[in-house]
Amino acid sequence: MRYLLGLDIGTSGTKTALFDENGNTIETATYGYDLFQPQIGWAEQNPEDWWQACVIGIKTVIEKSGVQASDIKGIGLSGQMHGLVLLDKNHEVIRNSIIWCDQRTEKECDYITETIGKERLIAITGNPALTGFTLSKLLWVRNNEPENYKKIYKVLLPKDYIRYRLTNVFATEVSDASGMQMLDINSRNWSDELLKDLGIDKNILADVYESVVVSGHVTKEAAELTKLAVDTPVVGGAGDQAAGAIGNGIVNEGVISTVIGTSGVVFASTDTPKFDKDGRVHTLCHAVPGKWHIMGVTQGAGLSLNWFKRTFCAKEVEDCKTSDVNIYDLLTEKAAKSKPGSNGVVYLPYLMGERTPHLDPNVKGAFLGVTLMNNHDDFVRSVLEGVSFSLKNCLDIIEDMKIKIDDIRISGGGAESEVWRQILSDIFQYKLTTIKASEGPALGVAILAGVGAGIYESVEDACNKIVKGGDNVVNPNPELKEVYEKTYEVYNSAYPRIKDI
Ligand SMILES: Nc1ncnc2c1ncn2[C@@H]1O[C@H](COP(=O)(O)OP(=O)(O)O)[C@@H](O)[C@H]1O
Ligand SMILES: O=C(CO)[C@@H](O)[C@H](O)COP(=O)(O)O
Repeated sequence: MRYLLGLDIGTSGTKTALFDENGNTIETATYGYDLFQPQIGWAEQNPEDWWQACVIGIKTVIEKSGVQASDIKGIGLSGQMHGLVLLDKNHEVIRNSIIWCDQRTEKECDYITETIGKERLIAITGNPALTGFTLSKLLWVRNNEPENYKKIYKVLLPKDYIRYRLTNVFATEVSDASGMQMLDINSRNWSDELLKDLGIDKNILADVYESVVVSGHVTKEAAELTKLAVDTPVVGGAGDQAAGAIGNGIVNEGVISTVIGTSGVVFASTDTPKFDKDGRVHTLCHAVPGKWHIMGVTQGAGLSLNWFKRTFCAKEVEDCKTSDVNIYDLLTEKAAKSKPGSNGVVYLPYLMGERTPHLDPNVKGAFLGVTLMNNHDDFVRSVLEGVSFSLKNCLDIIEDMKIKIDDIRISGGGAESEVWRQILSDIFQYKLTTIKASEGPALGVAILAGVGAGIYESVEDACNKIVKGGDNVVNPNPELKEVYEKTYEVYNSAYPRIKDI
């Protein structure tokens, strides 16, 4: 039997998963790390923490599974997108990584828009200037930390830093690179004209590959640390959203996905690049060669529930420590005790600003409609509903763009909850299905590794063989359509009123 390894360097932790060539999960391991917030709206992580989580994760799955390292025929890397990792000429990390949800770069975004022009920027990169994307973060370092900027030898994305540690190669691939906002998404290569106009030296960027192409091989030093076999091939891989989409079989038009991770996403594969004229959803290269995708992004999806837990649930967290109950299960069961519409409480999930549909890095979160009647259960439920309304904003734009929707697949940590899945289905008024393997992004990049290693003919062929749908189906309750439509109206009317205060 041949095996494939997938790594997903997420925001809350790194998941390492070993699969056999039929897509069965053999072993998984997850190791977490910290997120640093030096100022309001800033978010950073230490790349060394990611690497340590990868080393121990790989070692653990190899040891626990008993699989011979030489039977692992390929490795795929996936990870949180858009993060800025800077290396100096000695290949040392210059500063902590400024990650996807950091919002400090509004000025740099204005500069990018003025210099390139909004329409031209969307035509080249698929997106308007976004605080979340890597380009504005790089320009922030140029403006605010010139001594660090001068030291830059290479700019990498989070998973591509791990590739460097595994293979000694500086490489990236089209799906994640297009989230840096320096790639021409039409030619699937760095945009010379954009780099020239912004005064960025192309040499600091890594070589770009298609996501299925082998970009390097495991070095002796990395093999000793991880117990991998020397020379195991590492393919391009993908940004976590494109990777998760492949793990969920989102490789053709018609089947779309929604993810409740730290961020939230509604994702559709397209055969040609398709744009929203205002750039409210991202247009990026898919990890499937010759395809693109669009996605709407909610900044604070699982992040909201995680924050609520840390901030308002000390007693519940304490109770869970002395029982086997998972804190998120406990909280979502509390939500089930409230009513659809959360007895009037409406939550706006703008803890880190918002991307879709507002593209506003400064807007703040809120609880609205609170009365003496409300209890803790209403607040938890309003968090699940508010995040779901934000995902509906993403879905609405995708529907407006006339993207075909035959099936919606749901994944991510939040999708573990039956209560949250049902709320989302009732708010979307769409049937939602979950896929058998819950290792979405890790499975997605293991599939890419299998294509690179010649085990599968193509990504589509592998998905047909491996990704099994319809494991768990949630049907919308039509009786709740009205109450949720009314609450959604309140939710949508709130942003224009609160954005300036
Ligand atoms: N059982 C659960 N029920 C509801 N929400 C959950 C559950 N488990 C995890 N979550 C949510 O999912 C988030 C983590 O999402 P996940 O997809 O695992 O991570 P990441 O986005 O970092 O890759 C948590 O912050 C939490 O809000
Ligand atoms: O910014 C985006 C996508 O544009 C996020 O999806 C990040 O890629 C982080 O993902 P998670 O840690 O939530 O999986």
